Amino acid sequence: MALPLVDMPEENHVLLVSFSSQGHINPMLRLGKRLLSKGLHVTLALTEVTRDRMLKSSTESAGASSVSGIGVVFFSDGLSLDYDRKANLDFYIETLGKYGPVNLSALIRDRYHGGKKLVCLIANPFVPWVADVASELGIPCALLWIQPYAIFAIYDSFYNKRNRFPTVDDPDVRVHLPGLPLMTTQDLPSFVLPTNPFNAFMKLFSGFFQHLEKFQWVLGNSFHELERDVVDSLSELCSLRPVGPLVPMALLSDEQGGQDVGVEMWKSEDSCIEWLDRQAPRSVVYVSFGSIVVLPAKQMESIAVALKNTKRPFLWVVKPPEKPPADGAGELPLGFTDEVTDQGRVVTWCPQIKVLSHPAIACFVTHCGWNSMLETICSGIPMIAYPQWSDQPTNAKLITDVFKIGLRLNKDEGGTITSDEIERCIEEVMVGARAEELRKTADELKRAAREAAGPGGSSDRAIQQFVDEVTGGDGDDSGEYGASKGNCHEDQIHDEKKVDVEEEGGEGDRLSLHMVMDDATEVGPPGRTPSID
Ligand SMILES: O=c1ccn([C@@H]2O[C@H](COP(=O)(O)OP(=O)(O)O)[C@@H](O)[C@H]2O)c(=O)[nH]1
Ligand SMILES: O=C(O)c1ccc(O[C@@H]2O[C@H](CO)[C@@H](O)[C@H](O)[C@H]2O)cc1
Repeated sequence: MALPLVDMPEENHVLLVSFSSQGHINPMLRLGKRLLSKGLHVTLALTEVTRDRMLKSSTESAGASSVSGIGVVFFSDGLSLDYDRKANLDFYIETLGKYGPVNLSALIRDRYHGGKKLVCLIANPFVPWVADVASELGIPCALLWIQPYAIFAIYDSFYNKRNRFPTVDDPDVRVHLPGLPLMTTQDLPSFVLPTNPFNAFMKLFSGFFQHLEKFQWVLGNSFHELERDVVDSLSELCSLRPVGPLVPMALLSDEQGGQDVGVEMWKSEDSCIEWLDRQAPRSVVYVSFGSIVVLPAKQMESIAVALKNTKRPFLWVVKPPEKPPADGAGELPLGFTDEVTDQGRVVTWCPQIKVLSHPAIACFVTHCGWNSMLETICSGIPMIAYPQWSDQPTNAKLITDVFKIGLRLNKDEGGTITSDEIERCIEEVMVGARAEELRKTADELKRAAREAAGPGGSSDRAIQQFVDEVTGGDGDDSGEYGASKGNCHEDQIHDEKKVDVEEEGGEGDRLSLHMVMDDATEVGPPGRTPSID
């Protein structure tokens, strides 16, 4: 049975497809907004479990099939809504890779006349199979890379065996890639190390990097001035379009009233802003490890001791794990909050955008998730890197050696980050000549980020170039990042294969997406402890 066309197929319509986590959806939504402003019609396809999570946690009850002008549609990832995806990440990614393509393809055939009305699909890196759906339907496909291009360069080298990487037998191999500093094991993404426990990610990325030709463009949540050398070094490999930073508008301009789009999955404790209002300018240490990392009890203890010893005000986000582990991971030392009531605040989730733009914040002890890093760069705040998994170790290297806007916590001989080390770094980033230098560089980078995203800036031009290419518009074909390599769609044949799938959409496609208007309280899915370190 044909479904009603909720999104009327319009000329120049792009379909964005994102993995279900907040840190993945929000950059997509912001890209969508920028594409809308350039005259495209935009729809975002998410898995049904995303809708379910957002409905359950939403503070707003109004259902919506669009957010800020972006249509939203859903397809099934093949698992029941109550399946515990977090506890079975590998199985989840594999199942999504099996059923996602079939269900997405059916959705496109039903809603977009077999895909003929779509000018492009844009996929996120955790759903690279979208390129196969695009190919099957004869639609060009772009990727939105949501980590630094440095990670893209490392994965490309690793999966295509361009360099030697650490192995079980040779764990200390160092890696030198064009445009990047020399990297030791502690600087590489955890997925390329022999200790990586997440096999599904390995498979996902290896298939993807060995078939980059499936993507005609690689849009990136980064900006040219931030990663110039590595972007230039990759320009022969594929058509890069750095279009970031895809952060809330509130971080890109001092003017009030800019709108933002974002999904909310947790409620933040906004009272911490009133507490920040009472603190002196540049006095507060902000500590957060994002939506997914859960620190071992010993590391929680070190941070607690260090914060207490600095005697400086602090705001610490301690997000309770969804299923508390038996070993006390993620828990504060007993009695800690009572001991520090006059010194700091501990919250389960905060409005991070408001926090980072608050004048009281002095520095950020961060897990180095890329969204947090971009938000911090746009706020001009120096960082103390405490990376855990995935891209975070490399992001920490970028902070210290490339962007030069922060310090990294060093492990002692036993592999532990001690409270003394945390205290030392906090002092160094807050007082003295080094602190001055870091603040100055952070401020310069903040200005560069705003310029890149602003009208006529490098990212704005890259988006325009992409839009011109996708619509066959009259843009200059030899844009500054080179014309698209045209490697994905030109020789594809529109092939209408029959697929047998469960029906998608219909009346159920009503989503309570919270549109964040300049308040940017954006929260993510319930956390999980990845096996790290
Ligand atoms: O208390 C918090 C902690 C984090 N965040 C947001 O959660 C996202 C975290 O994404 P990131 O890529 O930094 O890390 P992940 O959680 O995906 O590991 C960022 O946009 C933060 O602004 C937030 O709103 N409140
Ligand atoms: O909810 C999940 O399944 C989930 C959430 C976050 C994940 O990875 C994070 O992604 C960020 C953007 O790519 C990255 O910068 C951060 O370091 C990661 O923790 C993965 C799964």
